[in-house]
Amino acid sequence: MAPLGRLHIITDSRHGRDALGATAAALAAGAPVVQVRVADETTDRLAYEFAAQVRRLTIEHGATCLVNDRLQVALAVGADGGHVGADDLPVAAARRVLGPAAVLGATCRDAASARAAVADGASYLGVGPAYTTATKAGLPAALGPAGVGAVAAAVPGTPVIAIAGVTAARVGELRAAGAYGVAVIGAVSEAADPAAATKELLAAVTP
Ligand SMILES: Cc1ncc(COP(=O)(O)OP(=O)(O)O)c(N)n1
Ligand SMILES: Cc1nc(C(=O)O)sc1CCOP(=O)(O)O
Ligand SMILES: [Mg+2]
Repeated sequence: MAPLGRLHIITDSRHGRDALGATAAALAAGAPVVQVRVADETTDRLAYEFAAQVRRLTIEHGATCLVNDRLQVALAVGADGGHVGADDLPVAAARRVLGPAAVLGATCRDAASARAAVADGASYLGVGPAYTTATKAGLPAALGPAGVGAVAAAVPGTPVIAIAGVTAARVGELRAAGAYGVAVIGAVSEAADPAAATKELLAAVTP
């Protein structure tokens, strides 16, 4: 399997956002990974149609396509894998659904859950909230770079993708703490120029 990309662009599911436009701009700027994430209330039909469009774009650009939560949509559009968290299928079940070759991410907020997720078949971990964010409600207190690093140290060899409130200026301290890469929504979706924002993030996350 090719190494996981270090910059994950997550589609912005908030009302009024041009999720496909921002994703297309990010891919054109070199984003290596896109995670399709739609609102909980979105129907499977609409999620499938959106994911299929993103999948086509990722193929055009040679990027990895992951689907958040809805593994049936991941399979249906031929995505490279999926991402699950506490409200989704357990990691071991997700691995059985996606198969041994798929990329499978799991959200972890502490060392114990990180070790368990890796033992159950996760190929990378999404670790956060690294910082506070206005993009998603109901999150626990921010871990900070040190907290992200503590989780990464518990799972040597498994890529840790830091998430929440990540900006290009914050990538350096996250990488120094042990994060392999970062995932962003607002840093690209809310940027005046999503392509330029992607290039800045890419430069920051590239070793
Ligand atoms: C890279 C990455 N990390 C964490 C998450 C959050 O997933 P989850 O906890 O399942 O929450 P929702 O995204 O489903 O609201 C993620 N999507 N990606
Ligand atoms: C989808 C998601 N999951 C998080 C977690 O900590 O589990 S934070 C988050 C949203 C991240 O958006 P932004 O880059 O705009 O802060
Ligand atoms: Mg989820």
